[in-house]
Amino acid sequence: MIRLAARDLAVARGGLRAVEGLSFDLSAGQALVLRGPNGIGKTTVLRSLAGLQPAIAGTITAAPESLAYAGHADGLKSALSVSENLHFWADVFGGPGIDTALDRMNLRDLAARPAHALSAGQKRRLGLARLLVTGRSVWLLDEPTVSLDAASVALFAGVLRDHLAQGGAALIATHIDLGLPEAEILDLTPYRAGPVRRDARPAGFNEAFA
Ligand SMILES: Nc1ncnc2c1ncn2[C@@H]1O[C@H](COP(=O)(O)OP(=O)(O)OP(=O)(O)O)[C@@H](O)[C@H]1O
Repeated sequence: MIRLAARDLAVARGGLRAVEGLSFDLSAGQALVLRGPNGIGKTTVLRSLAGLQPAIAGTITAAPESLAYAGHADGLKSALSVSENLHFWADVFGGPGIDTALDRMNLRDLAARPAHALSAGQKRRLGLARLLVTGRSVWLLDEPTVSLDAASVALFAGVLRDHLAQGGAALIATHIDLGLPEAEILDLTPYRAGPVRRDARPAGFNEAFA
């Protein structure tokens, strides 16, 4: 079962085409690792798939409300505690309760601590725990392991593996080995856009408000 399909996708950032002609299928149970040198457009592809900015060309097919995006920013409410943050997102997404997320991302002992008083790695664990309360099947992950120590990387790899085993899917931009040997690689290098094109910015789109 295909959970996310892209066909002949072209994406742009800052008015410049980054990637074009990208097609792939992401199936239930599959993890795809986006690779390519800095600046090639991994973040831009993920943002476009997540609907945070429009694609320049091509089609994206996914079930409604199946996508969950975790970008560089953790999106935390700093004054709220760890559990309040998770409750907030569980309410927004209407997903499962927060207990599994607290336990799986090793946040139980930090549940009452305000997000602003977490370390960088703890904040990242909370940002990733958010995925578990969305109840969404396709995870779009941009450098999910930044700030994580080796134990937390392994913890998250386990969470990802279980998500895949339950029929989920993940597209992950990462420069490190996640310890998921079953993950396939999607290298963006062959899809680097050519010379600047005049249609790189959609009419009426202002990135400042994306
Ligand atoms: N906020 C921005 N405004 C304008 N251009 C940007 C912005 N962010 C990124 N770019 C440019 O868009 C292109 C694609 O960047 P993107 O962040 O998608 O690459 P990436 O493959 O994720 O890079 P990295 O591996 O460094 O995270 C790059 O040429 C970059 O310079």
